[in-house]
Parts: sequence; structure tokens; C-alpha cells
Amino acid sequence: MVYKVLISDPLSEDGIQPLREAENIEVTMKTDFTPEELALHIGEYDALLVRSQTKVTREIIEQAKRLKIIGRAGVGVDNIDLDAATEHGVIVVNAPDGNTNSAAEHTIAMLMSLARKIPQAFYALKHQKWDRKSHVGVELKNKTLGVIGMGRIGVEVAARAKGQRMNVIAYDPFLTEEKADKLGVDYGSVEDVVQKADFITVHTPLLKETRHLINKDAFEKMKDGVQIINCARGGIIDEDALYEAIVNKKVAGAALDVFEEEPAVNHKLLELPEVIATPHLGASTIEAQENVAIDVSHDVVHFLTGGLATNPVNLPSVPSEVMKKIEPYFRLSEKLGTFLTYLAEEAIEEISIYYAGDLTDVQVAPLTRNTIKGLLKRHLGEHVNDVNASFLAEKKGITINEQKTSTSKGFTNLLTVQVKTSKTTRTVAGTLLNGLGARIVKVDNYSVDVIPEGHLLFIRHKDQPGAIGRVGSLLAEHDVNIATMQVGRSDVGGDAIMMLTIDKHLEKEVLEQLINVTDIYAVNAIDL
Ligand SMILES: NC(=O)C1=CN([C@@H]2O[C@H](COP(=O)(O)OP(=O)(O)OC[C@H]3O[C@@H](n4cnc5c(N)ncnc54)[C@H](O)[C@@H]3O)[C@@H](O)[C@H]2O)C=CC1
Ligand SMILES: O=C(O)C(=O)COP(=O)(O)O
Repeated sequence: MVYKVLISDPLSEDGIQPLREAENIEVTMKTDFTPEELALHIGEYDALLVRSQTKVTREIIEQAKRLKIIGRAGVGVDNIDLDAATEHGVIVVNAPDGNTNSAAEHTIAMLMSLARKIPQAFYALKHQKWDRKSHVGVELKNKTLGVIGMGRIGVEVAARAKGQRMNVIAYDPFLTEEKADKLGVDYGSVEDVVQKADFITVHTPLLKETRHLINKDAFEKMKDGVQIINCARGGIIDEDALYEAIVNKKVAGAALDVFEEEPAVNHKLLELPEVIATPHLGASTIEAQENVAIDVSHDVVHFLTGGLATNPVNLPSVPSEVMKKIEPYFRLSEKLGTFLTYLAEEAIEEISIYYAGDLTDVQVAPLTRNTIKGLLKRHLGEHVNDVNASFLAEKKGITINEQKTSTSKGFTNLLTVQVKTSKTTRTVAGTLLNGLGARIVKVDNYSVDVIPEGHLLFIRHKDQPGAIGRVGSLLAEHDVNIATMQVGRSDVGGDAIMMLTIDKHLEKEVLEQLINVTDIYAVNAIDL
């Protein structure tokens, strides 16, 4: 199998070496596709790598029949329709750390350029004007920098601003007073930051909650002569409100690296002499580009070759030490889910997954997703995966319960899956036996011991002499060899079960004949 990877924005050639060197991966770099051309060609690719330029819309994702992974060589994923990706089972990964330093340095460069009007002075000089009086700046020392968003970049900007002898006041929903103390910054609300700062810089993602976070109201509360920096995302600051605030002399200057719509040429803000700008260059350094391309290429290679992504955006990331503990259960959890699809004869309304023993100490969400994947895949097809399993279950109106319990029934680990339909509740439980691998240990109320692989027959019957023999004979007549067989019963002469492993898939006509054998109530032929 050769995986085809499309790179649709310029990425560092050194950074994509992991992709170029990987076996079975063919890389195409094509950075001039129009949206229509991308929609036309995306169906050929297994992976798509982008920066902020390519808009990965729902329309594109709907055409991407082979696509498994979208790699964002950078932080912001607002150019990717994450819901559409999730619905289509496409994992999105980013490279959150590689450009932090460059973005922070660019912010400081903008702050200093703004304070000293360097771009305006240079522009005048380029136009033969030796103009010193229009370009009088302000010092940063002892001024207050307001930082909104103290994530990776915000924290780095704050540290550098302190190096300029500035006071820093910061707001972030995850910033505590204690943490602010440790970072040597003042802790405040958005209001405090807005009211007290001489310079305000934003470093949040663009979300519903942060869209126009800095708006007309906010500008009104600011100090006269405040200066604004946005090296995060266009849209965090309301551009119309900023324009008004500059024209009304409330805001003395603004430095913008990002815009609500990009590319932003002929933007009205660019006509104002108080505004300096760069065309989204925060991450545009040799180092950052190499870092993010390496990180995202590694994730794409790992993922395409069956490994796990380090920086998933539309799946909760799982620390590697946790992953090591739960990975052995992946196969078992999926098989238990698949097993139950054969037992549930009506539509599944509720799935409950119980984790016991060693499994109570770990993060089990990936196992839950895997179980649901097993439950849905048989009927919905191969496109069901970890990314879209929960979404698809919810869309089908299936309630999902996940619970850790102390009842491990003597097993060191026990994974029990139960499904409810309008008529019945069916249960299967499995365990990982030390050194022996996975076993199904319970079906409904019956204890069994069977490897969850291959072809199984689960038969419910009346506990009567001859029932087992009749099943054996019928299978022999059809050349079906029995590899293992277990029986169990509730009480003598009552309900009983047989669990067989057979050497081949049971044909439909044999199954129908088996169901008609005397004393047999139900037969499930299960292919795992
Ligand atoms: N101009 C450029 O080229 C670059 C821009 N960026 C952008 O910079 C921004 C920050 O990136 P990182 O620091 O890496 O992200 P991050 O995820 O480490 O930090 C974002 C912070 O914003 C905080 N936040 C969320 N909602 C908030 C709110 N309503 N008020 C205050 N804080 C809020 C979060 O709690 C988080 O701590 C992102 O928008 C990213 O896309 C990143 C790299 C380069
Ligand atoms: O990483 C980010 O969020 C950025 O904004 C960088 O964008 P870029 O990769 O330079 O198009």
C-alpha cells in the first residue's frame, strides 16, 4: 500500500524529510491549487498537510474519500472544518510547540516597532523624507503590557516584556493568582487588563468566545493613547471598532500580523498611519518552519503506518505512558464490541462499558471509542474509526455509558460491555490473561473461556441429552471442523449454551439448519 500525501501550503523542505524518507509514502507538494482544484484532486490523497492558507472546508472534506489525516504545520486550526473532519473520521493533528518562540519574538518586534514608529519612519525615509518630528515614540520601560491569553506564546511574550522593564498584567481563564506570581506578572480580569494597560497584546485562539473579545466596549474602557498588538488571529479584535478607536484618537497605534480575512490587501486599517502590519509572519522563520514541519510529518508518518498521533486536535490526546498501559486492550475492546453486534438482534439503544481491576487506574476513553468502533463497523463499514465512532453512535441516538467498577470477579482486569435494545440486554466480558493474551470470559450469564478471534458459534439450547451431538453431526455433514467447544448451563434440564470455535465461516444455509435442530433456541455465527 502506498500512501499519498498532498502538501498544499509551502512547508520547509528540511522539515518534511521524515515524509520523504518514509517507505510507502509518496509526497506531492502543490501550493497553487484553487479551492475548486483542491476539491477536484483531494480524493486521490490519504493525507493533507497545510499551514493557515489552505481552507479545508466541509466541501473539500466531503470530496476526500481516501483522506485519513490532516496535518496542520502550526498551531491555529481555524482554517480546518474540524466538525466535518470528525464526522468523516479524519484525524486532524497540529504542531503546537514548534513556532511558539518565533511568534513571541515577532510580537516583541511588533511591540517595539509600534512604540518607536520604525516602519512609518522607514517608509518616509524610503520616500526621501527625513522626518524626525512625526516619528517621536514612547518608551516601554515602566509601561504596562496587558496580555490576554497566557498560553504558550502569551507566557513567552510576558517574559520578554519584563526584560524590557515593562509591568505585565495578564488574563487567561486558566491563569491563577499563584501561577501569575510565579511568572512575575499581575493577575487580572479582562476588564482589569483592558483598563490598566498601555499596550495590549492578544494571544488566544479564535473561538466563539474570543471572537471580537476586543470590541467597541473594550476600547471605551481603555486608557487614552493605548496601543494594540494582534499576532494571534484576526477576528479576536473587532476591526471596525479598532478603526473607529484609532480615528477617534482613543488608540494611538496598532500592530497587526493577522486579519479577519486573509490575504488582507486594500484593508481600510492599512490606510491609517497609526497602523503597522505584517502579512501573517509570526511563524515565518527558518527555525519555526523546520520545527513544525518535522513535528507534523512525524505524526503523519506514524499515523499512516498504524501508530498513534502525538498531537491530535479532534481526539483527546493521551499521554504516552497511559497509552502504553491501555494499548494491549485495544484489540480486545474492539472485538467485544463486534461480538455484541451478533447478539443484539434489534437496534442498539444504549451501550455500557464497565472497567474493572487494573483498568480502573487508567484513562479509558480510547478503549471506549474502540469498543464503539467495534460495535458500529460491522454495519456501517470500514470508514468507522476512533475519530468518528462516538459521533456516529450519538447520531444514531445511542446512549454511551462508561463506568469504572470494583467488581472484577477475580480477574486482574475485566472489560464488560453491555448493549440494550428495545427487547433485550446482552453482555460480553473479556480479560487479558498474563502471558496468554485476550479471552472472552463471559457471555450473558455464562462463564466461558474463548480467544476472541476467528469464527465462533454461540448456541443457546435446552440442556437435553443429544443436543450437543446433533450440533456436532450437522457441522460434520457440512465439513465444518470444530476446533474448541465449551458448554454451560443454568440448571439441569434448563437453559444452556455452547461456545464453539470453528475453522471456517459458517454458511447461511448451515446456520439456518442449525437453528432448526431440536432443542436449539438460537445460534449466532460470529466472525471476529
Ligand atoms: N501569527 C502567527 O503566525 C501565529 C499565530 N499563532 C496564534 O497565536 C495564538 C496563541 O497560540 P498558542 O499560545 O500557541 O496557543 P495556546 O493554546 O498555548 O494558548 C492560548 C491561550 O488562550 C487562552 N484563552 C482561551 N480563551 C480565552 C479568553 N477568552 N480570554 C483569555 N484567554 C483565553 C487559553 O486558555 C490558552 O492558555 C493562536 O491563535 C495561534 O493560532 C500561533 C503561532 C503563529
Ligand atoms: O501556527 C499558527 O497558528 C499560525 O498562525 C502560523 O500560520 P502559518 O503556518 O505561518 O500560516
